[in-house]
Amino acid sequence: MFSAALTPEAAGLPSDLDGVLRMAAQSLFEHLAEASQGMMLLDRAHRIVWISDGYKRFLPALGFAAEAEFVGRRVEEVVPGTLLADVIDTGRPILVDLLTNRAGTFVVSRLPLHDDAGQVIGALGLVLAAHSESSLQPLMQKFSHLQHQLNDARRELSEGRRPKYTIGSFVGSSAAALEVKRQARRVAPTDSTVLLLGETGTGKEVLAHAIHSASPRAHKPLVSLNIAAIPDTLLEAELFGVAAGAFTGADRRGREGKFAIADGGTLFLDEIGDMPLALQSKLLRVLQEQEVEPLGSNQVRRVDVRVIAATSRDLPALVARGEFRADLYYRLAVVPIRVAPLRERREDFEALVEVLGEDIARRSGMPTRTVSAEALELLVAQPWPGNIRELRNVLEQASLMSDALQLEASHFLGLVPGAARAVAGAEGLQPKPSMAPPAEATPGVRPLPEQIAELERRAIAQALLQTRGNKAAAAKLLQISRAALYEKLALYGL
Ligand SMILES: Nc1ncnc2c1ncn2[C@@H]1O[C@H](COP(=O)(O)OP(=O)(O)OP(=O)(O)O)[C@@H](O)[C@H]1O
Repeated sequence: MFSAALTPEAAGLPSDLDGVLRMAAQSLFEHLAEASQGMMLLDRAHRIVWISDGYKRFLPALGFAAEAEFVGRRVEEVVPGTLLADVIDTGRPILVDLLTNRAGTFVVSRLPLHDDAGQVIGALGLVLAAHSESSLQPLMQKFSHLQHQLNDARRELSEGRRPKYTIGSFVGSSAAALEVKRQARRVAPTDSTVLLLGETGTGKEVLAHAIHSASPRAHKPLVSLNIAAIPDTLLEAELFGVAAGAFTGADRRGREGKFAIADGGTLFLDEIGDMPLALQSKLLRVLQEQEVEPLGSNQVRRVDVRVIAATSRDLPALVARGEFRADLYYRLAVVPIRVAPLRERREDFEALVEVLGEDIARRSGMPTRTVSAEALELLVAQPWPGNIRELRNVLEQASLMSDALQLEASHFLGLVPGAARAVAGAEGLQPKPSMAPPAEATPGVRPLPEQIAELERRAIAQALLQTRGNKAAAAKLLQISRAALYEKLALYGL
């Protein structure tokens, strides 16, 4: 601390070390009291025993007219958000922190005070800078900007985890639709695992939301995970989480898994049939024990999660081929609900077209369109391998391409097969052989990318139809990866 050439006496300091330290401490204390915006001293019982002159100017904003009302009180009662009590209890300093309360935002420092035996006897709280200072403005602006972003992200996340649909949102009055709704209502109040079976786009996710929102867990999160859309190597971490320090890089600090996030609520596992065998046993254990063990951790965490699983694949066939564990299948299929494909629910068409049309108008800001009787007949006759999602997409494309308030069969030219025939039939014309596809789409040459996209869409729809909505098998038929198929399904709204 001192140079060898300069003795303490020569420097004008006391000759004993205790004296030197006491003098240094006193000088430092006075200096801090003066240089900082404010300072306070607390005793071991968290009581404020002294405040600097600078600190007194914060008293009105904290709701105190006089120093005597403030000094002597426990700090946690009079300074909202302070961590000084923690510093006394743990003995650990917090060298720099931001504190926001009704008096403003401050850069603060909190130091524990020890006696000679090392026992904590109190703490020193320093306000290093207040938000009004111009030197702090850039830092404060950044802080408040980040805080806004965090609040927005939190709001979006909690909105995303709220159920979007109720049982009433499942449109349909066909026998199949009514039966599905009856089963959903019956199972909703229980904690039973539900297995939703049905082709792509039939409304399995709508039902999962509806069951959750009619259950006692409705005020807790609904967390969704599409197993098929996540690479196998990441799935375990996604489901069960990662312990802090288990990996380097992005996961260094640990991450909660979907089971932990859904604690108290519902976890919707879409495309469960695509889960790798190795993970199936871990999932079965979690379902049986209601305990999860994050990757890289040897500690288990209890969770209370209701699972709703869905698949477009033939699970019993997968079990028979040894690709899906029989015990997991029986554990999931406690209550199986089969959602019928659109082609088996023709009676629901009119209501669906109406509801989807209104939803498209609301979301796009376009006027609501009606669909003529001929056009409806044309739509009803389609096979709809992509089911309601595909129907919605076709309605949306037809609305985008025309200003007409009533959509006619001609508005679906190029969007569904047979539209040209329907138009010709309505006009009393017999379609010429040359009007067969692809000429039935739109006369004249259309841009190549448009034609390629249409061809691709048709090929995928055909593959889905052939595999009865089984996406893994469709990807195999088309000789593309499952992930590529998912991208294209989203692109074409299939
Ligand atoms: N009965 C219904 N009433 C109204 N809209 C529906 C209904 N069923 C499905 N939809 C709509 O169809 C689209 C597809 O539904 P959803 O995502 O629930 O299907 P899915 O069976 O889960 O499909 P996938 O197996 O591909 O995940 C959504 O836009 C949804 O709003």
